[in-house]
Amino acid sequence: MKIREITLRHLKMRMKSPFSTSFGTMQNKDFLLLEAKSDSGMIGWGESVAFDTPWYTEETVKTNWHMLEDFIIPAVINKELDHPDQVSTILAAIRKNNMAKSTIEGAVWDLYAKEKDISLAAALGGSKKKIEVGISIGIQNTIDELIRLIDGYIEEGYKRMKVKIKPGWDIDVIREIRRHFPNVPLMVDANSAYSLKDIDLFKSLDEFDLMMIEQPFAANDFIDHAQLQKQISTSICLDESIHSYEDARIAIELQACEIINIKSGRVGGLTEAKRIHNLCEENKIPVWCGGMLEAGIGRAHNIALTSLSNFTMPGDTAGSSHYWEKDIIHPEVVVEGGFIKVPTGSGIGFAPDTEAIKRFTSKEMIFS
Ligand SMILES: O=C(O)CCC(=O)C1=CC=C[C@@H](O)[C@@H]1C(=O)O
Ligand SMILES: [Mg+2]
Repeated sequence: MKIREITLRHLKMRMKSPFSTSFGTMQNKDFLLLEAKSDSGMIGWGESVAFDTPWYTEETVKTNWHMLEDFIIPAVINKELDHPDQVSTILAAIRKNNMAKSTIEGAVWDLYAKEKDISLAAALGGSKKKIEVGISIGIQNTIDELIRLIDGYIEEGYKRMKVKIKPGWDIDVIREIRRHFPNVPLMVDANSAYSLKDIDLFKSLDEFDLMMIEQPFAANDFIDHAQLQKQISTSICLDESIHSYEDARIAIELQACEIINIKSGRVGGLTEAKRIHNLCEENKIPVWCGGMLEAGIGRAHNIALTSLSNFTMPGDTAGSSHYWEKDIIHPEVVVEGGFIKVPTGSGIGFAPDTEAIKRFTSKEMIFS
């Protein structure tokens, strides 16, 4: 298979509600979509998860466009590809820029599955028919608002609540949530807002029976995460720290975490995501699929990835209508009783809504 033509688009969408973390608030969602056409005329889709500001990792929409236009697309287009695993080998000469690499790799995986007329989940080796989903809730103005939201999400059937924390919005919030919902599966995500100086706070979180604490410290603080994990009973989950199989191996060896959040964009694509999944499975580290407030194409890739066996904890892939008035795929992603059905159609199993894509596109470039 060869990719003959690529269309790169910059889309601008707006989320229904703002999403706040320890880094700040976002509601406008700018992102890139990549459409790859093979020599047989099949089309595969990829979505970049880079945001327009570099607060989650150093990548942005603009750096992704630059990397794709100037280095990544020229390296992959018109190359003979037998398997999507070859993309990461071809791109190994380009350092980092994982989200940009993942954008094209995701499209090649979709194309590969479509050429074989199997689902992307099957192409990846996934066997689950449905996946369990949780919800990620940003920092709110008041605890009452947060309690009301959680109440609604429990009603909708979401399988676990993930609450963002930051200094000043942590222990009191968790205590109040537990007072209202003593048994709800609950976890927190700090997005690196703390350091080992805050160890007492994390010790006191042990009493709230949290499923895990996600990314308490800075991305490169493997040693401090290991120190913390030794001193608390709640599992640490790493997100921003894991950019590769190597990072996962180091984290496991140092016992810096007991759970890993896998995002294919953060690790450079589905091939690397699968390698990390397998490594974690061998080491009895459960994984779950994180979210990057994706539109439909990225969401579809997440669903396929989550169909692999060691994704044993609910992920962040909520339904389309949680984020968007109108998503860019049909059918939209629907959550029923806390589950999403893994599509069985070929490739990602969702069709792009070309009208919607056109409406949200602000820039487009064709490569051949
Ligand atoms: O609903 C989703 O897509 C998950 C949202 C979410 O928790 C996150 C999105 C983007 C960056 C982070 O703040 C974050 C995370 O850290 O997991
Ligand atoms: Mg996170």
